[in-house]
Amino acid sequence: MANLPAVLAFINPLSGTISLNQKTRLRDTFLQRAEALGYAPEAVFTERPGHATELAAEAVRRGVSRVLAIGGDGTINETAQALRRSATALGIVPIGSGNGLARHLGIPLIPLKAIERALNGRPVVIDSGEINQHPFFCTAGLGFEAYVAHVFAQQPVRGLSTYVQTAFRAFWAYRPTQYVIDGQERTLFSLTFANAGQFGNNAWMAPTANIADGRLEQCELRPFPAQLAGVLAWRLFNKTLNRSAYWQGRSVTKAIVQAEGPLLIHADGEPLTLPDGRAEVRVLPGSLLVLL
Ligand SMILES: Nc1ncnc2c1ncn2[C@@H]1O[C@H](COP(=O)(O)OP(=O)(O)OP(=O)(O)O)[C@@H](O)[C@H]1O
Repeated sequence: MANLPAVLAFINPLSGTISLNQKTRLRDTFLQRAEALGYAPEAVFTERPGHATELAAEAVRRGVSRVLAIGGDGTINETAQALRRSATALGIVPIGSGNGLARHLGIPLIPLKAIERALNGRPVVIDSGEINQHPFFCTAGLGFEAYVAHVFAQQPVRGLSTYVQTAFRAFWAYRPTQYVIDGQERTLFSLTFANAGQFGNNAWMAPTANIADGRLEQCELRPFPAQLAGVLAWRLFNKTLNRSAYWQGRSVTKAIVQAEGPLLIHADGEPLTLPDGRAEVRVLPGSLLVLL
């Protein structure tokens, strides 16, 4: 009998708010469905940060054609970064708190449907980005959103309601930052480099971002009066933030941002600090295959 093609799934046992039992059932469903479709499936629970990247790199070396990341945007980022510029395609099964990449791509948010999509879908080419050496597939950013990512990472409980409470408290504590962006000085509330159009939870910072145009959307949000926060939040979720006078977007392939002192950033929601305050952002056009 000919060798069956392998298909792999990596599951983050800590992602999102569903229980380990539910994740174990998802794993079993994946194994059954993949076998029924004629694959030789393997599923692994990730054991530590970075593990998904190691497992995905090994899958590329083995020539595996499909790898499923079952987790939040962090797990998807860790898996996808090893698949860049390879023939191995990423299946996304979103069980995180934001699921920005899955939402942008129209991948079902019901895990069983997402598993079907990943097993039956066709590979489609998308771009990715890098901020310094950190890859991102959804968004990377500075300013308020990076500040929130840093505070959120310290919370004992994850999930949407913790995120909303964190963002609300952070809004009153945060002060806009001065940047030099490609030689131009600007004071901004936030600065986003968007590959996908949203952060997650349908918060559309870059409503017109195209994930396969070989470019990133550089979105600048200028400081605004506190009484407009509600309107801007409404626009964010209504996909109309680009109509606000405080928002400005431009399509870029790279950018250099300099700020004073250590710079807080995020890449797909993961909080990071750049000690020298310098961020170099670039797009990697057509660098990832996603199963859609
Ligand atoms: N076994 C593990 N123990 C500790 N950390 C892990 C383990 N497996 C993966 N991780 C780390 O958990 C991080 C967060 O996971 P992930 O993004 O999937 O979930 P989440 O934070 O709940 O979702 P979201 O990003 O949507 O909020 C990953 O970036 C990864 O580094």
